[in-house]
Amino acid sequence: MLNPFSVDVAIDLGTANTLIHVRDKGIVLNEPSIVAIDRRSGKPVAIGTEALLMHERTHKDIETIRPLNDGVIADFSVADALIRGLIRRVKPGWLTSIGRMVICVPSGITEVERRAVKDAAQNAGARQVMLIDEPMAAAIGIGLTVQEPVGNMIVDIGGGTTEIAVIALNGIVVDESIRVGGNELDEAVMQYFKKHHNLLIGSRTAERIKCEIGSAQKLDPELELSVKGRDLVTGVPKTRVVSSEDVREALRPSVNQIAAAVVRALERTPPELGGDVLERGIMLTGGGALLKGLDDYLRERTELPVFSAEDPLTAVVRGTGSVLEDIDGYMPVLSN
Ligand SMILES: Nc1ncnc2c1ncn2[C@@H]1O[C@H](COP(=O)(O)OP(=O)(O)OP(=O)(O)O)[C@@H](O)[C@H]1O
Repeated sequence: MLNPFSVDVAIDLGTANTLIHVRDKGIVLNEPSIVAIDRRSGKPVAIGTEALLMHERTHKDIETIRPLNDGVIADFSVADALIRGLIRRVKPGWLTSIGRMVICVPSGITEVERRAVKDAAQNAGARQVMLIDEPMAAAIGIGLTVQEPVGNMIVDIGGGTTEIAVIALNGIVVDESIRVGGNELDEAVMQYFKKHHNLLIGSRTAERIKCEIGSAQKLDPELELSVKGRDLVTGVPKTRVVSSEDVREALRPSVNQIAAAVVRALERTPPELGGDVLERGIMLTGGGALLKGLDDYLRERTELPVFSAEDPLTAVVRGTGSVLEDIDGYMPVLSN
């Protein structure tokens, strides 16, 4: 019998964002994976959106930390605080405990990195923790039937990593993971401004530029954005107008790395499954799938059909949630 004082949850613990699905309720939380810590006490003072508002605006006593790096836990105690804090928000009452927790992890991580995720989930109170590979969760989230003997290629472009997988018969047949994702694109924009405009901008501004006018292909019409930063020569705040052509040039090396990884994965795909991918196309998920023109660019590079999933930012949690709602049916894609 179901325990009324226990809830089951599915978590997409991402480098950039953490999303939580509660059994029978759906997605109930979507917050940036960031914690603000009081340096004197070492205690968290804000978690998620509230902490992001403080990011790059803190004084010496407060530090904002993103505990995940490249999809894996880099700072265990802060990751612990993040998961506990977010879980507390989705629990209906103080007395409620967490029963099962399905949590997704990048497919290429080490046993130690998997252990860290499990430990953090257990510290947050989960009685049973099950792990699922992120590309598998993304495939389920966009409605692919992963149990069929048919190949599906998923390219999940997150904040820290891009994971490429060919999935068939409930398993990952080919797996290519690179530590290039949205954060690296932001960094490329920051570096570009420093080098070409003598302007120092923060990572949040760089991310806004990428999302608003960043692209992988020519835009019609091209776009412009006015950007505030600190002039490196005079040292005072300045505004500059930047064009989408400039931003595209800044993003090109990282976008090329993503395309090269997709080509490598295709080269490693067994011919029968490659035939399926040729017919069904490549599916893009994760926030990076929203980069303008990325689908067209990858289509040109691979000569295959490429589709951006609908609502790519929630694909992984939707899949992890579907698995939570039917654990017995999805047992083959889970691991302990
Ligand atoms: N419109 C957009 N254009 C380009 N990038 C975008 C857009 N919207 C969001 N992103 C980027 O998507 C990334 C976040 O994606 P997502 O939430 O899928 O990552 P994550 O799951 O947290 O990361 P990971 O899978 O690496 O752990 C961020 O880098 C964000 O800047």
